[in-house]
Parts: sequence; C-alpha cells; structure tokens
Amino acid sequence: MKKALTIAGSDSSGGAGIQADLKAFAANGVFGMSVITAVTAQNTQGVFAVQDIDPAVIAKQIEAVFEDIEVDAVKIGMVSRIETIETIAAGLKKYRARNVVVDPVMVSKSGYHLLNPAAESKLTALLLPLATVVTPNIPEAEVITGMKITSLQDMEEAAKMIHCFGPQNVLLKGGHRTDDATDILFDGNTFRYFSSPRIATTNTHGTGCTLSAAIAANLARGYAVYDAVALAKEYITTAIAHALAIGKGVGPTHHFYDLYKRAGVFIDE
Ligand SMILES: Nc1ncnc2c1ncn2[C@@H]1O[C@H](COP(=O)(O)OP(=O)(O)OP(=O)(O)O)[C@@H](O)[C@H]1O
Ligand SMILES: Cc1ncc(COP(=O)(O)O)c(N)n1
Repeated sequence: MKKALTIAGSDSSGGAGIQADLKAFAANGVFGMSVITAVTAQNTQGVFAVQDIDPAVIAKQIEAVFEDIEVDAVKIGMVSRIETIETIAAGLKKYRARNVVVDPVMVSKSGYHLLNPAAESKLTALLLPLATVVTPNIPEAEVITGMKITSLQDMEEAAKMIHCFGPQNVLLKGGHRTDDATDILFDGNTFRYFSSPRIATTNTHGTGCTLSAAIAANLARGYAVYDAVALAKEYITTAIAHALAIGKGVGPTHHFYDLYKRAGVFIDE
C-alpha cells in the first residue's frame, strides 16, 4: 500500500484540515499519516481558538515518519506562521520529499486567518519551490500574485505568475467563481482545464483540503500529475454533490460516497 503524509492543522469538526486529508487518503486508496502543525477549535460555524504546535515537535513528527516509513507523497495544508513554514521546508529538504502538494491555506471559509498574513511571503518563498503541485484558490492566488482575478484569462495569467515562484505545476481552483467551478492546471507550458458545473450547496467546508489530499494520494499511487488532478477533481465533485448537512453552518463534503454506495451502506443525505 502506498503511503501519504499530510502536514496540516487539526479541525475539531472533522470536515477540513488533517481530518479531511486522512479521510480523502483512505477513500483514494493510500495509507494516511499526519504531522499536526496546529490544533484548531472550530466547527461548521467558525474557528474559535488556535494552538500552534511547537516547531521542535513539528520537526520531531516529520523525523519520526520519514526515518521509519517510505513516504510516497506529502500534502501541506495550514502552516500558521513563519517558524512552522521554516521547519516544514527544512524537513522536506532533509528527507528529499517527493510528490509534494502544497495547498496554500490562508483564510478559512468562516473568515479566520489560518495563516498569519506576515507569513504569506515566507510560504511563497520556501514552500512553493518544493511543490510538485500548488493548489491556490482565487483569493489565495490574488495574495500570491498581487493581481485581481475575475475571469478565466486572469486565472491563466495568475497561474503563470505563480509558476515563476518555482512549483512544477499550478492548479488554480475555481471554487470562488460565480458561474462554474473550472480549475486550471499550468505546467509551465500548457493550460489544462478541469470543468464542472457549480453545485448548489452551502456545505463546502474543507473542499480545498480534500482536493489537495486526493491529488497527493493519486501521485503516491503513481499517476502522472494531469491524471492525478483529473481523478481528484471527479472525486471532489462527487463529494460536494453529496455533501453532508452536518452542523448548523457550512457542512462537510462526503468523503466516502462512492465507497458507501458500492457497499450498499448509506446512499445519500
Ligand atoms: N459549489 C461547487 N460546485 C462544484 N465544485 C466546487 C464548488 N465549490 C468548490 N468546488 C471545487 O472544489 C475544489 C476546491 O476548490 P475551492 O476553491 O473551494 O477550494 P478552497 O477555497 O481552497 O477550499 P477550502 O478552503 O474550503 O478548503 C475545486 O475543484 C473547486 O472547483
Ligand atoms: C485546520 C484547517 N485547515 C484548513 C481549513 C480550510 O478549510 P475551509 O476554507 O473550508 O474552512 C480549515 N478550516 N481548517
């Protein structure tokens, strides 16, 4: 079994962060492992407290995993602050991590700053060059590039600019578009479009976490980047189409819809 590692924050409500990543890993056929960067007290309505994990403990978690287990892919999510980013970058370099998917998480759907704005440029400078794929959403791409993104042309332009920071591939996600949910993949030469209609649901907590973890799982299993993204896009679209009305706010996606359907366990919300 291939092994994938998520380096991210814990979401107590289970829809985003480490919890979403481990569910997405399991649903996409890999053994999931985790390095926790921060513990958040959050639910479908908001984030109420954050405790950053001591960088020495983050470094030890990375060491414990890589010294013992072959890591086939890594997904990076919430990285909170400068010390955390520096620790992760050093760890990934030390262990020559491969198939690295960086989700540059900045602000939660509920509006909480999961990344200290003072650390934004550090994330760009230290983590983007290590990425096989970086997966910004539109607001994150606007922060990274400093440009306003309102059209598919703007998305292409921003993807080109982000590629200059050193990732091998940029997947600019269109979840914040108003008409459809088109994501654009740029490998430095070619733009590839992954389109799906916009699904009318308010339950989209953790969509980006889930997509980036699924891409990492597919890379771990040996898929090329284009195929890894295409399969992950199908997976997230199904997870959103069958999203769960759990909690009083923005509910989570359904990480196991296809598996449950095949097993006849549970059909739909
Ligand atoms: N309403 C929707 N219908 C269909 N696809 C969607 C919808 N919302 C998001 N997506 C898709 O979900 C994936 C994640 O994109 P999104 O832009 O929501 O990420 P994100 O904002 O980083 O998510 P999060 O911060 O919640 O983890 C993309 O493939 C996007 O196109
Ligand atoms: C620990 C953690 N990581 C990432 C997100 C982003 O997810 P969303 O934008 O859906 O709130 C989150 N809310 N919490």
